[in-house]
Formats: sequence, C-alpha cells, structure tokens
Amino acid sequence: MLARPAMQTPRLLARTSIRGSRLAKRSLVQLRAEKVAAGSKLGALKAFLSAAGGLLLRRSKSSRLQDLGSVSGKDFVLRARAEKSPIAVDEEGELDLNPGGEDLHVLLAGREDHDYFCSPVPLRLRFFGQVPEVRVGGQLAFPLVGADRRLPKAFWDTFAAQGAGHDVAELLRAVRAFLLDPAGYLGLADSEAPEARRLQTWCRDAARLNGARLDVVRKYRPQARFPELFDASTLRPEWFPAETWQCLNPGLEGPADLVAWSRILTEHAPKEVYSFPLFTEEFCDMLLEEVFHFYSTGLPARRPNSMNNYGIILSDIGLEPFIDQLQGLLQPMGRELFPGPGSLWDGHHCFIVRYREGEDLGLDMHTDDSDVTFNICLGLDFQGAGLQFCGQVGSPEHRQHALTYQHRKGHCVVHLGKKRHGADDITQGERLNLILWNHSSEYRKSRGYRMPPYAKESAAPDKVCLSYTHDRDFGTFKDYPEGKGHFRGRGWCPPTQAEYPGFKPEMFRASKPR
Ligand SMILES: O=C(O)CCC(=O)C(=O)O
Ligand SMILES: [Fe+2]
Repeated sequence: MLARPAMQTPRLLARTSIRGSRLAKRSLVQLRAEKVAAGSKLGALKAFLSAAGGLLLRRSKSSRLQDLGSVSGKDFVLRARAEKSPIAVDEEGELDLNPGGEDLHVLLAGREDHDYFCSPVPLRLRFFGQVPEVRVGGQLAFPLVGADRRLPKAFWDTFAAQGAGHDVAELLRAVRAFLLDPAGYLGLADSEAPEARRLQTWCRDAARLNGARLDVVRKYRPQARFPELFDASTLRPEWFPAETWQCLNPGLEGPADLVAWSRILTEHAPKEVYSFPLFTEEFCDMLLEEVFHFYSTGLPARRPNSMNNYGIILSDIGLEPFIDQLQGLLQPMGRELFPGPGSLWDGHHCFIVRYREGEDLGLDMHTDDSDVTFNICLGLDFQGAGLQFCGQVGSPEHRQHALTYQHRKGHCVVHLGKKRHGADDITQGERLNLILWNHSSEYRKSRGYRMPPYAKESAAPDKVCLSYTHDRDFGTFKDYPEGKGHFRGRGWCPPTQAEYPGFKPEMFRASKPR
C-alpha cells in the first residue's frame, strides 16, 4: 500500500492521554448532549444549540443542510452547520448506512498571534453516545490529539470538572482553549510534574512540526501566480465544465444523485471505477503554472509518498482551503458511488504526481492509503502512461486485470483506495496528475475496514497486475526493473492462506533431480 508521509512525530502520536491528580474523574453526564442522543432528531439538536445561545439558527439555501449560522460578534466559531449523519459504526464495528443521527460541523477560529493555530480548524461533533465525539480536522498537528484526531481523556476530564450546565457553545470554547494552549487548559502550565514537562515537550514538537510547514506556506503566499487559488473560500464555476458544475451543485431544483450524475459519469468497472470531466483545460493550465512556479522557487515540499520522487503535497504549499472545498464538492458523489468508504470524509491527502523521461516514468501496482481516490489528469502532452486496474485487495481477483484507463486532461477517474492499480511507463512527454485521497475516520472504525476478509486468489496473477514492492511471486513471472532488485524477497502478497493453486514464491528453486 502507498502510505502518506507521517505528519506527527511518533512521540506525539504515541501518548494521547495523560493523567493528573488534579483532573477530575467525573463522567460527562452533565453535558446536555444526552438530550440529543436520546432521539438524535434534528429538532432536538436545534433546540439544544439555540439553548447554547452562541449559535444563530437559519436555513441554508440547500434543502438538505441546516446552516446553523455564522456567529457575528462571537469570534470562536466561524461557521456551523448540522447535517444528517450518513453513516455510523457501533461498538461492535457494525456499519450503519442510515443511522438517523446528526453531525455538527464547525469551523473553529484560531488566533492570529498563535504559532500555528492561526487559521481556522474544522471540527466535527457527533451526538450518538452520551458524550459527543469531537474530531479535529485539518492538517495541523496538535499535542495530545492522536492519529484518530480525537480529543484526549484529559480534556474531557477537565471539561467535566468545570461543573454542570455545559452546552455546545461552552464545549466549543473549551476545545478552542485546549487546542490553543493544552498545558494552560489542563492546569499544567506552571507545574514541574513529569507529565507537565512531557506536555511542554509535545507542545514544542507540535510548534516545530507545524512551523516548518507553515513557514513554506507563508513564504510562498506573496509569490503565488494565482492568488485566487489560495483564497479559495469558494470554488469558481468557471474552473469546471458547465455541466459538471451543474451536476455537482444541484441547488434547490435537483437532487444530488446517481441519476443526475449519469449525465457526466462513465462507469468503467461496475460499481468500482468511474470517470467524469472535472476541470476545464484552462483551469488545468492555471494549476500547473502554479505548481511549476512553486518548483522554481526552490522552497522545500514533502514528497507525496515513498514511490513518488517528484510530486508535491498541495496543502504544504498553501492550497489546503482549495482542497477542502474540492473535497466538499465531491463528497455527495462519493457517498452515492461508494456507500461507506465514500461517506463522512474528514481527512485528505492531496498531491501532484509527475512522470517524465529521466525522472519517475510510471508507478508500481499498489493500493492507496485512501478510502476513495480521485485522480485528475492536468496534462501535459504525453504518450503511454495508461492506468492499469486489477481487483480489490483481499478478493479472489485481486491480481487479475480489470481494465486500462487512458488519462485525459481535465478528466477525473474515481476508485476505491483498495482497488489495485498502477501507472504504465510514460513513453513520451510529461504527465502531471492531481491525486485526492479521501479518508473517513468513521468508516475506518468498521469491522469491514479493520478486519477485511482475505480470499484465496482464483488463479495465477496477470503479469500486468504484479507489483515488485508487494508481491512474493514477482520474480517468478518477471525480471525486476533496474534498480529495484532489492525488493526481492520483501513482498507480502499473497498472504500464505490466500495463495492460488500452484503458487510458487519467487525465491523458489526447484530441487535438482537426483
Ligand atoms: O499516475 C497515476 O495516474 C496514478 C497515481 C496513483 O495511483 C497514486 O499516486 O496513488
Ligand atoms: Fe494510487
């Protein structure tokens, strides 16, 4: 699997809760979310929020969303809206595709003079249990916020200790205070206790990690060729073909569903691989000009993954707001095409891949660390470089060829991250694509994601589906590409229980006849 580079140091990730004698152990029953949890009806949520006083209630233009208002005069919440929950996963890992609750999406204001929490951070609150679940979105690393982006127990203990009568506005204020200054919020700012000192180190680590990334963003911003890309609080209709824009923004008159999208969608493999025109050629040119301009500054940027040596991560150059908007635009389509993995995206990893003579030519077969992937070709002129699709990991057809997709400028191919795919070598020219990996932390709690079944392979693999980084039998069928021989013997696929009849691992040597 191709994995994204780690955002946080292991130290930050490893310890997500601390205990302190001064932290109360009371449970959070005071939180009036239980009122909501009981029925989880939107009306109850509205009442709950208006009782909170800080959030104004107003209907949005879209018939499906309730916009709970920008909050004038309150600087801690910039935007809040409630939405019917598309999925929920229970304690047993069962995925419910129609759970009937609501989620509250909030854009929490940062503070201008803060080291790194100086721009807004998205939060999602779910009201299924007694205590709302809060997830911190965005790309910033926060001390004590783990890889799952949940708040640590120490936060909830401190919040509970502050007494009865909590409401959502208070909760949001508390989350913001905690994210701005964890030690201060937990009452550990002046403490000499070991846990307090550890926390101070984590805070310094977070400042350093975020600082390195934000430094590049700040330096590049005044040099940007197209400031409108960086100010993308809204996407511009002219960036998209008219029909695509209409389908993705049905407004009041049309439902957002597969019937409407069938006007633009091509299904390449039933229920698994689709494509549609997403960007105009002019927009592709503009985005590429920006990317090349960034390259020309020599500013550092992380590579998207271990196998792509010339791409860049777009949020690292300041395009996170644009990607957030793009993900929001595509979310309804994802939900309809791929119920479960296509629902409730709360994370992304978005990057450019680049192939040309003398650099990376193609990409080995792999699956993505993504629930649903959108892959958009931005140009330039090229030949070869087809995208090969095989089966889904764990299925009997995992390494059987399914289709070859030919990239077209402005067009987007959509697939599940677990579908095996790889890019043929480019034979002429240069290709750059924008890849958007979408993550749903709720879906990732499900048993289906955590413990997927792994079936026996139906037959020997098709050659085109072999991976030199993944497979135990690559060398049985093919010579290793130049410079890749060190992968021999390091593959894991197929796992022993999934071997096809007659499987021969690559290190297999027939014994000499006696
Ligand atoms: O080059 C392509 O079209 C495929 C890129 C890809 O699959 C990836 O970066 O994960
Ligand atoms: Fe991929």
